[in-house]
Order: sequence, then structure tokens, then C-alpha cells
Amino acid sequence: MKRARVIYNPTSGREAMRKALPDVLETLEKAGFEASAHATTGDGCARDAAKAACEREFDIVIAAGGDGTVNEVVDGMARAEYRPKLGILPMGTTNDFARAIRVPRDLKRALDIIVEGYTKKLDIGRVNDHHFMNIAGGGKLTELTYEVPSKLKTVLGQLAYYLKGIEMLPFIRPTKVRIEYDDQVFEEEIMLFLVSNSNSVGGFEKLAPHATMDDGYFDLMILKKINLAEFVLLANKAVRGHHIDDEHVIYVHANQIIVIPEEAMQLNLDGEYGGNLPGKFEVLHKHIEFFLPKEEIE
Ligand SMILES: Nc1ncnc2c1ncn2[C@@H]1O[C@H](COP(=O)(O)OP(=O)(O)OP(=O)(O)O)[C@@H](O)[C@H]1O
Repeated sequence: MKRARVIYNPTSGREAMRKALPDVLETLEKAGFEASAHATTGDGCARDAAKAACEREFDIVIAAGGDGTVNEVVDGMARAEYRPKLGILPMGTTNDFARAIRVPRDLKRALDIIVEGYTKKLDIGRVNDHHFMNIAGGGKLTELTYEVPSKLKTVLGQLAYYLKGIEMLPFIRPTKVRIEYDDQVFEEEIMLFLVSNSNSVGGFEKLAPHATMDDGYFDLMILKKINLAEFVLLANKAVRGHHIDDEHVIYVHANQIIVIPEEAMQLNLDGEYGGNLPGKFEVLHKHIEFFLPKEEIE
């Protein structure tokens, strides 16, 4: 009998998984899995549970939570030689990655995708021995995501990020960096840089409009130094994916990127703090096999 391990964050989103767990396990059992669950208790817990699930050779792992939980699960699996197939139940406030792979927020439909069993191997990213599946970045603008308290996220959802963004906008200062990508070098002051694996980032569907998740490449976006008025205009363009042609933006494909900041710069991995830069970003091509909706499988 195939074995499924559900790794869930009981505090994610509006704590929905606490209530839904018995139904999730029952659905998996009915679909022919021997199903068990692990509730995370805090930082690093989902990572350790995912690592253990690889060692114990579960057939599938299901990450139920927000992007933080999925990131930890991916990171815990990425170094293992044997890696179970991975399903996602989006339970967080942002769920960028689930959106990128078209897994809906509706729990029943997300679970159906796993039960139906269509999978595809997708790229993930590695930087300084951390892994990410969606996005890595740095620069003052990306540091906003840490400032939204978990309580506020639970109550307000995505709105919490926007409120914080508006509050912080006037205080964002550029940072001087050296960015080496493939055989090019960029050295200037920037507002932020983003290394994307998918095209769904920060609630924007079109931030990295050309990114596909199995091409062996990242989309690198660099936002050069700009003033507040220019920034507001650019943010408007970004909603439609038109920012990539802007003179303040560099947007290229690259499969190896090195970022060396001149001053302290935090690294953001899938929306969470991921250590400090400098860093070398590499694509791990088709490294993890994800459950996807049937329509997403060519
Ligand atoms: N039992 C727990 N109590 C408190 N925090 C937890 C618990 N389990 C995990 N965490 C923390 O929750 C964070 C991950 O949250 P997750 O991404 O799943 O949900 P979210 O914050 O609601 O969603 P999003 O990341 O989409 O905004 C991690 O920092 C992790 O340490």
C-alpha cells in the first residue's frame, strides 16, 4: 500500500487545517493511501519532517500551509537522494507557489489534484545551501515581508502586506550591488533584485511574466535606483506585466547568478528571511515531482 505523509502548519492562514485534517486523511485513505500527518510546531519543523519522510521512503508528501511551509518542505527534501512526489494544499495567506502551479485554494479541489495523480518534475532554486521553489530576492523592498506579524497575517490575510508596503514606501533606500549573471556583470545601486522560478510572485501574477518552471532557467529582474513617483508608476505597470520594458528594470533569463552587495543585504526566500547575501543562485533542473492539475501536464 502506498504511504502518504501530510506535513501541515496548524497556524497557517486562518488555522483551517486544524479542522480539515480528519477529512483530508479520510480522503487519502479512500484513495488507497495509508495516510499519516505531522503538525509543525515552529521554525524548521516542516523541513525536518520532510527530510524524515524521504528517509522513511513515503510515496508522497503533502505540504499543507503557506509558502513558508512549502519552502521548508522543499528544502527538507531537496538534499535527499530519494524524494517522494509532492502535493500542495494551499493554506497560507499568500500561497504564491500554489498559484504558480495552478493548485486552487479550495481544499477539496486541491486534494482532488493529488488523488487524480498527475505529476510533473519542476525546477527549484538553490542559494548558499538553502532552497526555494518560487522566488529569491534582496534589497530593502523585499525586507517588508518580514515586518508583517504573523497574527496580523492571520487576521487580515494579504491585505496586511499592502498596508505594511504603503507605510514603508517612503523609507526605502537603494543599495549598491554587483550582480554577475551568465557572462554579464551589473554594478549599480538597486531597489531590489528578484530571482524567479515561477511567474507568480508576491500576489502579482505577472511580475516575472516569462518564467516557466521546467526550463532550467531563472528570470532575473533588477530594479535600479528610482524615486518614489517613478516607483508608483512602475508598480502600476507591474500589475499588467509591462514593467519589464521599463528603463529602470533589467529582465533576463539566467541559470547562474551571483549577487554581492556592498552593504548588509538580507536574502528573502519564498517570502521568508533566508540568511544574508552574498549568494550564488543555481537552478536544480526538474528536481522535484509535483502533483499538478491535469490541464497543466503537456
Ligand atoms: N505550530 C506553529 N506555531 C507557530 N508558528 C508555526 C507553527 N508551525 C510553523 N510555524 C511557522 O509558520 C511559518 C510558516 O507559515 P506559513 O507560510 O505556512 O503560513 P502563513 O504565514 O499563513 O502563510 P504565507 O507564508 O503564505 O503568508 C514558519 O515561520 C514556521 O516557523
